[in-house]
Parts: sequence; C-alpha cells; structure tokens
Amino acid sequence: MMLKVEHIGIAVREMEKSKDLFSKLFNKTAYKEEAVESEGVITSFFQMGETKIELLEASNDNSPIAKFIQKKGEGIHHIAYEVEDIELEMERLKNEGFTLINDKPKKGADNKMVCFLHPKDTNGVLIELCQEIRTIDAE
Ligand SMILES: CC[C@@H](C(=O)O)C(=O)SCCNC(=O)CCNC(=O)[C@H](O)C(C)(C)COP(=O)(O)OP(=O)(O)OC[C@H]1O[C@@H](n2cnc3c(N)ncnc32)[C@H](O)[C@@H]1OP(=O)(O)O
Ligand SMILES: [Co+2]
Repeated sequence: MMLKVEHIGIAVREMEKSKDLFSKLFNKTAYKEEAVESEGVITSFFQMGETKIELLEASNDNSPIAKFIQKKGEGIHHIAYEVEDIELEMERLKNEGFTLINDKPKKGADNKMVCFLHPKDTNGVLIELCQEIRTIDAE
C-alpha cells in the first residue's frame, strides 16, 4: 500500500548554492546531508510537514543526476512514495505491467530501502518507492 509522498527529488548543479537558496525559500536549514555512492549522488533533505524535499547533486559523470541535468536541466527529478511493504508493492506493480528499474530493494538515503519505476510507463515521471529500514527490521 502507498502511504504518502515521502519526498520530492530535485536535481541541482551546485549543492551549496541550492542549499542556500532553499534555506531562504523555506526559512529553515537542511536537517541532513548524505552521500549515496551507489547512486552517484550527494543529497540534502528539508522537512516540509509530512513530506521532504531531497536536493540531489551528481557525484560523478555517470550519475543519473548528471545525465538528467545534461538532457533536461535542473528541476524535479522524481517523486518518492512511502510504502508499507516495499517487496509486496514491487510485486503488485510488476504484475500491473510497470517496469521496475531494480528487481530487489536497494539502500537509499535517509535510512530507506528504495526501488524505482521506469518513467516510460508513468507519463514521463520517475517514481521511487521507499520504506524505512526500521519498519523492515521490525517485521
Ligand atoms: C539517494 C538515493 C535515492 C533516495 O534515497 O531518495 C534517490 O533518490 S537516488 C536518485 C538518483 N537515482 C536514480 O535516478 C535511479 C533511477 N534512475 C535510473 O535508473 C535512470 O536514470 C533511468 C530512469 C533508467 C534513465 O537512465 P538511462 O536510460 O541510462 O538514461 P537516459 O538519459 O538515456 O534516459 C532514458 C530516458 O529516460 C528519461 N529520463 C531519465 N531520467 C528521468 C527522470 N528522472 N524523469 C523523467 N524522465 C527521465 C530520459 O529523458 C530519456 O528519455 P528519452 O530522451 O525520451 O528517451
Ligand atoms: Co529520492
């Protein structure tokens, strides 16, 4: 079951500049910065009520963020939905005909396991599913 929009990912060229910009916009500072080497990204998170804004800077030239910015420029990169049970949700969506980019949940940022759906099946919007690792361990 999908529970809520957990975060919106925004691709940025220069993290420090964008962190300053979003700090001014939201009148608060990012609560966390984390590099996820397996995804080739550096992230910063702002809490916005029930949801979060995740800024994403590429940490290498092969990063999906580097490719995205090259093609489309900076901007909204993905929408992440928190799910109750990531493996069940992946199975359900696969059976509905969506293309899972990773066939097993993988470690994301901010203590989450994540999976992506290919934007070709979702009206051009990259979708991330995520589940807190705490929730998975407690099962
Ligand atoms: C920090 C971890 C995690 C978290 O915990 O929150 C993250 O958020 S990580 C975020 C970065 N990681 C990812 O994006 C992983 C999933 N993405 C991918 O696997 C790839 O980017 C992709 C979607 C499969 C595309 O890769 P690839 O085919 O190699 O790139 P192309 O540049 O050739 O794109 C093909 C096609 O897809 C369009 N595209 C690419 N990215 C997006 C996007 N974010 N939103 C919408 N569309 C996207 C791209 O424009 C191409 O379209 P066409 O030109 O029409 O063919
Ligand atoms: Co994300």
